[in-house]
Amino acid sequence: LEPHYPLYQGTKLVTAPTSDLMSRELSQTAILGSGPFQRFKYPHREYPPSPISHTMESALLLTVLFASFISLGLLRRWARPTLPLPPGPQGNPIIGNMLAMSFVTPWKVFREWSNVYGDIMSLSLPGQTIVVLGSAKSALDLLEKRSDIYSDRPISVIHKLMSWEWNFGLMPYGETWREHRREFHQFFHQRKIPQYQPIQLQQTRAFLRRALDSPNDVGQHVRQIYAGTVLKIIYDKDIVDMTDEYVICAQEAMHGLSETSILGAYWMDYFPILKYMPGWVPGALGKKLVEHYKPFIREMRDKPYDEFQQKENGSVAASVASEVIERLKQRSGKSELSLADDVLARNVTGIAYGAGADTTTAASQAFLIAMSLYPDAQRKAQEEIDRVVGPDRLPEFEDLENLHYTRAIVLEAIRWMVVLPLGAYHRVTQDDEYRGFRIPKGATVFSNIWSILHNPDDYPEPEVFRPERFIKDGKVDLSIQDPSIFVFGFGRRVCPGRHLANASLLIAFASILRVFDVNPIMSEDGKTFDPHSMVSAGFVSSPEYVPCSLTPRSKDTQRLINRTCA
Ligand code: HEM
Repeated sequence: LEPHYPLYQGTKLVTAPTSDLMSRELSQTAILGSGPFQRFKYPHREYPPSPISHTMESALLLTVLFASFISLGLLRRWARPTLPLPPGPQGNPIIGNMLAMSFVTPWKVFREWSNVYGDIMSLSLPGQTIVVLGSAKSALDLLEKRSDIYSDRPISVIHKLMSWEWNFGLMPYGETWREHRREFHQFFHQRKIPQYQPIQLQQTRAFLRRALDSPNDVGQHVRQIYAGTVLKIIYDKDIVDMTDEYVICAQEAMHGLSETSILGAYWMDYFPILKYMPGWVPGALGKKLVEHYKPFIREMRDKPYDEFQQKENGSVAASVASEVIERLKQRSGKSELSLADDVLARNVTGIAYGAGADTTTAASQAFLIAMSLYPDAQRKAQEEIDRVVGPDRLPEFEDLENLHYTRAIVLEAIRWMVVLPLGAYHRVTQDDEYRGFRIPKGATVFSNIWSILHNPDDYPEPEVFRPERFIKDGKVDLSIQDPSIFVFGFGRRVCPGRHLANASLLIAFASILRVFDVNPIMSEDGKTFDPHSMVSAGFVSSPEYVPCSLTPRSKDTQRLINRTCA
């Protein structure tokens, strides 16, 4: 062996070959040396000393195994034909489906496309793949069950320019978002909510008073319930009416967010070069909006927080702002907030109005319209409330669990006129595969919540407001698909304000129906308005007009308001 295998020069073979088989084994041993293969195969043998240490040998073996494993994986992947994207309407090779996007009620257009292409469909916009989930199953399978990879948000150029980066609802998935969400959750988890009941009751009753004194413009009066509730909870701030300086600023900022969140509406999001063009250049319209809305967006976060801090030097009632500041000071062990903690406190408090007021208002406006158009449902709820609450008082939180029909009305209201019909956009952070389709890393994925909640298989005659669909044997029955699983979004991004929203809606609806009749305001030609043709497009969809009036149900209920509502 010596001349051919110099590695083993000088090695003495101590066992003489006694058979052909033995000699073959020995020569293999000599060729392969005393490597782990041989030692595993013939552990009883004696082997020549190895020129490399055993540790190195094992490391080498592991590396070889690992490399083969990886290359096999890669080979399999290359060998496999690339999975197709989910089907969808044919787009232009450069701008994709941009021109086909609808800005009025896109959820209806997506529903029509889903009827053709299926409940998982893809669209393309320049540089972006969009995946639309049109069924409850696909939405829950991806956004809920795989939320570890579906919880990012797409980055919008226009939102960045508007300085929305402080809004954690738009932040990319990651540690900064997690820190904000954790802090926010401290104040809005289910067990914390009862603490806000006195504020919710007070704001609801103030509404009853306003509606009695000036019955016009119920839509705005309703908005004040939720604006007032959020501002009181967060900053211990009272507002007199909707002309409050902060409210106007925050409304404007939120209007800007809603308007600029329409998919495919602003070319700047797809051709960022346009941000360097003047606003009058076609396609750079977004820039004009940025210039208009930007000042309101910072102010929305900072104004009430700064005012609160000045107030804090005096005495303030407990509020989220005071608790957040205290928590962060304790966490750092310092008497002053660090710059980073100050930003965190501002961001966490600043988002609540934006996320909470418009959404709950829209749901309540839907309720008023529904009550005016479906008097039977209204009467049934009033009978139940009269029975449970009695003639001498207004509803309290303790009554709510016995108000089954009224609870069904809340469910039906959020289903019937969906507040965020397309939810919020999620972004997938790694390549994924679903039902044989490829969902590429970075794709924007969202569900058509409106379509899910207007699926006639789950909700027969979906355009009809019918709370009975959630009632069985006189109790709320959620065996029929619970709409709140969808309207509050999905997975790790699910709405953290949902418990507050539910409680606010329920006490408000019960209180309104206890004392008022809700009547439709007819159009000039004596007809009722079509509720579905008068919703605004945008991120939040709300009735543009609330054609309803409130009249006290009786002299007694009028006296009840006078007696109980400040
Ligand atoms: C009827 C009322 C409401 C509806 C329909 C609603 C719906 C939603 C939806 C669909 C999302 C997006 C979830 C997703 O990404 O899948 C969301 C996010 C959010 N909501 Fe609500 N919401 C309501 C009320 C509130 C209230 C009262 C608050 C605060 C007090 C609030 C705070 C938030 C925040 C902070 C986020 C962002 C969460 C994140 O990105 O991690 N919402 N909401």
